[in-house]
Amino acid sequence: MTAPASSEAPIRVAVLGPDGRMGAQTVRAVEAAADMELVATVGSGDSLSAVTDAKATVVIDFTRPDAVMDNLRFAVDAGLHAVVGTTGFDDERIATLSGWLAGKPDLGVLIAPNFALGAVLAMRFAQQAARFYDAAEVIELHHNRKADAPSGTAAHTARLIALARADAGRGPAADATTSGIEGARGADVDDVRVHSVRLPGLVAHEEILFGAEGETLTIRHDSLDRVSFMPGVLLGVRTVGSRPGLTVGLENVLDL
Ligand SMILES: NC(=O)C1=CN([C@@H]2O[C@H](COP(=O)(O)OP(=O)(O)OC[C@H]3O[C@@H](n4cnc5c(N)ncnc54)[C@H](O)[C@@H]3O)[C@@H](O)[C@H]2O)C=CC1
Ligand SMILES: O=C(O)C1=N[C@H](C(=O)O)C[C@H](O)C1
Repeated sequence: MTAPASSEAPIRVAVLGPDGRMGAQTVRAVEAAADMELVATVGSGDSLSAVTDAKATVVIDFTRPDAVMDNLRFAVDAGLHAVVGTTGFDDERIATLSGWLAGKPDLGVLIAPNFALGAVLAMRFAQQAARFYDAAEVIELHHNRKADAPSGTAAHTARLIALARADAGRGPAADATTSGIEGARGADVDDVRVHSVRLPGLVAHEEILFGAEGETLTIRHDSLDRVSFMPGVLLGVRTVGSRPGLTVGLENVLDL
């Protein structure tokens, strides 16, 4: 995921959410990338016109689930490619975005629930394992300043597991629970249980647990520092312009 040696002009990048945990890390990564130029940043309350004024060609969004759709509407209308790490994308949002992009055949948008290589591999391994096991559950563990639960990564993982189970003709996993405290079995994402832990000290972690008669399999990924997301973000910026339409998941860019 290193920059290609090139005499081409640098990619003109704008970062939305530069004062946040991910935005600040992304600003540093873009500034350090020889093939990119950071031409604008837009924080909360700032006008998005700074992006077009600065002639950015790619925007990176690390804002909030309640802000990202307005940002994308602006980017698509302005003809800007977008690399999106912000969470909150359900089927309805994906359909809305696809509709916006339908009239813009040259425009690329990449939405990645997780930009860390190991997280993407963990999801792919989980997808491979899913058809062999009777049951699967996901535990995601994050810092306690995270706004949303479950994590976008965990929701994406659960959906991939559900699709793999359906392809293998497996229905919902058997579960004898009939009583107890509401929420104790976690959230139901496409019939896969997802459990969210929030603790100071954590960054971003996920365990995917599989069970069958007499054995379990656990796949775990840990992001210990937000630098882990940066190679994936920069890869997204480098490739989004040559991938027209909507791409969901870095696994498609990595060709896993
Ligand atoms: N895809 C991935 O690999 C990763 C995704 N994330 C996701 O990225 C998002 C941001 O995470 P953090 O940086 O931890 O959150 P944060 O709360 O630290 O930062 C969000 C920033 O966005 C700003 N903001 C809010 N509305 C805005 C708007 N309309 N325009 C511009 N800026 C706006 C806020 O002021 C804040 O500075 C979350 O959805 C999180 O789940 C986080 C880590 C990795
Ligand atoms: O908010 C975070 O921190 C993270 N958000 C993303 C998610 O919700 O999956 C990616 C990673 O887990 C870190």
